[in-house]
Amino acid sequence: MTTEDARATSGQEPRSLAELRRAALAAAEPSNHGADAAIVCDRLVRIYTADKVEVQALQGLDLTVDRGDLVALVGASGSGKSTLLNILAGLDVPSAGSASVGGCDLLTMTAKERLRYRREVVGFVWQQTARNLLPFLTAAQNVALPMQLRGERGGRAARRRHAARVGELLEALDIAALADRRPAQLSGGQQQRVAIAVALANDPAVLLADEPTGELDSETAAGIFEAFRTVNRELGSTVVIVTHDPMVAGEVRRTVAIRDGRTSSEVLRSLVPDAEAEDGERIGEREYLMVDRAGRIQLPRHFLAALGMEHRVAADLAADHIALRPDAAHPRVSAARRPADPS
Ligand SMILES: Nc1ncnc2c1ncn2[C@@H]1O[C@H](COP(=O)(O)OP(=O)(O)OP(=O)(O)O)[C@@H](O)[C@H]1O
Repeated sequence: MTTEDARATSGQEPRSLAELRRAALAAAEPSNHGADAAIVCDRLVRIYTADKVEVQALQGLDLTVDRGDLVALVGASGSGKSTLLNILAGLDVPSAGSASVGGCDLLTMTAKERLRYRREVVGFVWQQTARNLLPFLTAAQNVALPMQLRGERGGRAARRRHAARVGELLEALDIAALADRRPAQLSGGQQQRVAIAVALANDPAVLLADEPTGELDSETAAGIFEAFRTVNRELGSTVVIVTHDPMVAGEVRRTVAIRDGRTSSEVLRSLVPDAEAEDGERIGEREYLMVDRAGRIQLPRHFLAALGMEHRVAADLAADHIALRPDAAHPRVSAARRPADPS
């Protein structure tokens, strides 16, 4: 559906929340899942040293994002989300492991390649609306700037191409009427829409967003999230959003959770048949635990707590699953019931 169609339908009966959620999920379905990936991180490590103390912010993180995917990255404060995003943005370099985005190896890039990478291969939208835009340029000029910085030759033909791309992006993000306004004359939500257009100006392999709705009220945030879905659906952009916003995380096809510097689990959502649902379908979700190269998984803490599993579990291989049980042969003995010391 084009933005024109979207506008044409906006005068009709508003669609139910369930319908919108279904449409968003169906639209987020990657076209060629598992084929050539936009992002591949393999055993990524980032160690910071502060006051002679080492902090392992990323501890062997694995992540693959397919082209055309729309992924939310979630995790507790300090889990390593910003560290990962800074590496993917080309602003920081991992200590070990491998990472490639759009075919660029993030560990071996020269300073010059890194600059080109940041201008052309990735686009970012930051939480602070002011960080995304130059205050003295209009919305259209802000969107044109990354194309001009690319230094492409071509005179009038290039200018025409740039103007067409600016028009296409402002139209897709529903802000064509605001093209001549400066950031101070725009609301926070409008500024973030312009920021998305700026980030997409050079048609990057990946659009990265760090808490893009963090400074917005929930209604405006919903509109910005819809804008990410629109560019994912209509322009085919691959989008990775770090967020605390449960609404964002709840509506994408794939939510990846980061825990202690590793990807720990993923929630995949898809349409499943449901005879009781209005349209015979509902959104089904399933949580998966990630298995790293060494065969490690991070079991959810509440699962372990529920069965009193600590330190050691009994693992048995069955025909189609692995059973993990509390260590019944060596139950933990509480201090009160421990036999008295014979000595
Ligand atoms: N420059 C730095 N120097 C030292 N330690 C750092 C640095 N940056 C991050 N860390 C540490 O690395 C770990 C991961 O931090 P990171 O900012 O990536 O987490 P986060 O998941 O983005 O958290 P939040 O949601 O609060 O932004 C934390 O323990 C943090 O204190």
